[in-house]
Formats: sequence, structure tokens, C-alpha cells
Amino acid sequence: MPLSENINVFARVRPASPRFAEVEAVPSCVQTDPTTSTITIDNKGKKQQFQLKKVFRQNSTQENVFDDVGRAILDGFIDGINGTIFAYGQTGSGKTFTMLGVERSNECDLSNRGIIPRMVEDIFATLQTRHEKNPDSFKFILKCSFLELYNEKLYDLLLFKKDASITIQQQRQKIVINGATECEVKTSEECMKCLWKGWNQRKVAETSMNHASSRSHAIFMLTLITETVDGTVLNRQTSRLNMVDLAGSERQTHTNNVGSKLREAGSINKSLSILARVIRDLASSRTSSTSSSTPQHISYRDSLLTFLLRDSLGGNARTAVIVNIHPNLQFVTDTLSTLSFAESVQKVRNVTTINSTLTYFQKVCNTLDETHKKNQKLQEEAENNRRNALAYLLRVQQSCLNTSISDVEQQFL
Ligand SMILES: Nc1ncnc2c1ncn2[C@@H]1O[C@H](COP(=O)(O)OP(=O)(O)OP(=O)(O)O)[C@@H](O)[C@H]1O
Repeated sequence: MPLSENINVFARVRPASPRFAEVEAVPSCVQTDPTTSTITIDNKGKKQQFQLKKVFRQNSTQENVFDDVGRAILDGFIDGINGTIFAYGQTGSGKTFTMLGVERSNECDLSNRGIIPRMVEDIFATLQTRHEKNPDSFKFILKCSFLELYNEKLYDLLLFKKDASITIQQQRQKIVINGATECEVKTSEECMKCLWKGWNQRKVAETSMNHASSRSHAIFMLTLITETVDGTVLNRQTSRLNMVDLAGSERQTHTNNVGSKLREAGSINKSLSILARVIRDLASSRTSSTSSSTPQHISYRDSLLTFLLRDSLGGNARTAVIVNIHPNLQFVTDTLSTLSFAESVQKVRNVTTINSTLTYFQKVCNTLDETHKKNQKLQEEAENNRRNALAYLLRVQQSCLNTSISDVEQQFL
């Protein structure tokens, strides 16, 4: 049964950075109230309040964030519902910290590991427990891919070739990615190896293509196929989970970009501004849907980012967005723009379904097959018996009653 649900939007405020401090106390423009889930921005006396699903304060832990944001998406993913989590905010606001955590020599600092490592661990723990409880009736396959979207081009972070051509296609209501490496992973350690391999590859690309990771979008994707046998029915479920660390959303008027940097910034701005436009159109189509019967056209194809995330934005996925906030007063304009994006996103409704197909289990097919064969054999036997009886009668009649064979045939055939 399809379920209509809003995109859940969370705000996370990072600790003020001492780097920007001119005086002892860093001037902050942000006040949070977790009890009412509100965040208030004080722009030189002009206050604006935003209410979201939940607001995480500066001292919130990675565990707090994972529990509130990740769990519902994780549960759905395991039960065949697509999921997406993405982090949005200006450069340095804590998107990578939230999604990945703090990197310590190619591993995550344990207590500071972010949403992706925690999701991977919990997904494997849940799947393996289910399999151990019912080894014959529950099986799973988990595959991961890691893509980078930079200057409107997709790169495969699990492949060391630069020229991998990845294309995105829409097949009916489903987005299909062709050409991306999909690694089958059997343990959370294997999956984390892929994540780090891709993360390092992103750094290599950063140097060789002369761009900073903060200017590209990173998308870590998991595809899960589960098979559950219930009596004589085989239930096959397939779901996809996208975990996205978006490029910094800061406004370019604040930076001193020129030349290729400006073109690059234009491209990032393009994908993020199309993301914002798609969200606005989805939000407004929802409010106007009662007055108009024709559904509004949403231009997902205007950027690869929105095309790739199509299922997650107004489609078949459970989606959570974390807007990361830098509390320093000097970023107040970007903070307000981030929060106005957040307000639009939470108006968007998705329709989630469990992606499953039911088939009769082999036993039933075998039984049916056997019954069919038995029936055929019985029919053949009956036919043979009939022909034998007829031949016998013909012989008896011909010899005893001396009548013609054709008369007998007409009588019996
Ligand atoms: N909640 C937090 N607690 C502690 N440190 C944080 C927090 N959020 C961010 N930081 C630190 O702030 C710095 C910048 O954060 P991060 O790299 O995650 O920002 P970002 O939004 O991903 O930036 P970019 O867009 O440039 O990639 C890092 O050193 C990170 O460890």
C-alpha cells in the first residue's frame, strides 16, 4: 500500500569556529529551541524563526543525529523502501562531518563516525541477525556504488579510470544508473573499504582535476536485494539508499571567484539552484494540487543532480534532509538562504512503496508440474485402453457377426 509522507528536514548547528573569532566570543546569529524544534536567526536585530522536524544544537552528538535521522530510513531500506539522506549547507558548515565523520588515517574516528558508517554497520547487523535466525528462508545481497558529480559530469569513485561513462535513464517511474561500478559487499568492513577507496579517489581527482571536494557532490549508494520464503511464497524486495554530501551552497557574491573557478561555481550553483527550483515547484504543486487537476511539470532533467535524485524528491523514497548551519554572524545571509531552502523542502511529499515481487516458491511449481505430468500420462493410458478395446471389438465383430469393418468403425469412432 503506497504511503504518502513529507520529506523530513533537520537542522544541525555546528560549533562556532575559533578561526573566525576576532574577539574572544564569536558573535553568533543562531538560537535554537529543541523543545519546539525551532531555530531563530538574529540578523542585526531582525529576527526570523523557522520550525523544522528537529533541531540539533552545537553539542549534539553524532549518535543523536544518527538515531533521529538515520533509523527510520534504515528500517525502511531493509523492508524494501528506497531511502535518501542528504546534507545541505554552505562550505564548512559540517556536511562531511555529519555524513562521514572525522577521518583518522583512512578510518573514522569511532565516536565521531557520521551517518554513513553508522548506517552501514546497522544495516549489516540487522541483515545478518535475520539471516542467522532463518538461514534457509532469508537471504540478501548488498551492493555499493560511489559517484561524484562535478561540473555536470558523473565520475565513478570506485573505478580508477577517469573516463567511465555513466548515464542515467528513467525506466517507467524508476531511475536507472548505467555504467557505474557496483561492488557486492558481504560485511560492513568490506563496505567501509569501498567507502574509503572512493573517498581517497575523490581526493586524487581533487588534485588532478584541480577542484576541491567541497565543490562537488558525493553520492554513496547501496542497493539491497532480499529474498524471504514464507510458506510457499518467495518475496523478493529491492531497495536503494542514497547518502549524499552536497557541494557547498554559499552564494558566489561572497567569494572572489574568477575565470574557471567562476565557471565551476556557476555549474555548482546551477545544480543547487535547480535543486532549489525543483523543490519549490514540488512544494507549490502540492499546495495548488487541490485547485488544479493537471499535475505541474517538474523539470528534473535540467540538472544531473535532480535527475539522479528524482525518486527522492516527490517520488518513491523516504527522504531526510539535514541542513547544516554555521552559527557565526558573518554567514547570516547564507544561513537564512539555507533555512528558506529547508522550509520549502519540508512541504514536499513523497509516495513510498515497498518494492517487492511475489512468486510461487519452487515447491508449488514442482507440485503443479508433477500433477500436470501425471494427468498427461493418465490421459495417454486412457486413450490407449480405448484404442485397444476398439481393436478387440472390431476383431470380434468381424469374425463372429461377419459385418464390415467400416460399419463397426462408424459405430465406435
Ligand atoms: N558538529 C560538529 N562538531 C565538531 N566539529 C565539526 C562539526 N561540524 C563540523 N565540524 C568541523 O568543522 C570543519 C568543517 O566541517 P566539514 O568539512 O564537515 O564542512 P562541509 O560543510 O563538509 O564543508 P565543504 O562544503 O567545504 O566540504 C571540520 O574540521 C569538521 O570536523
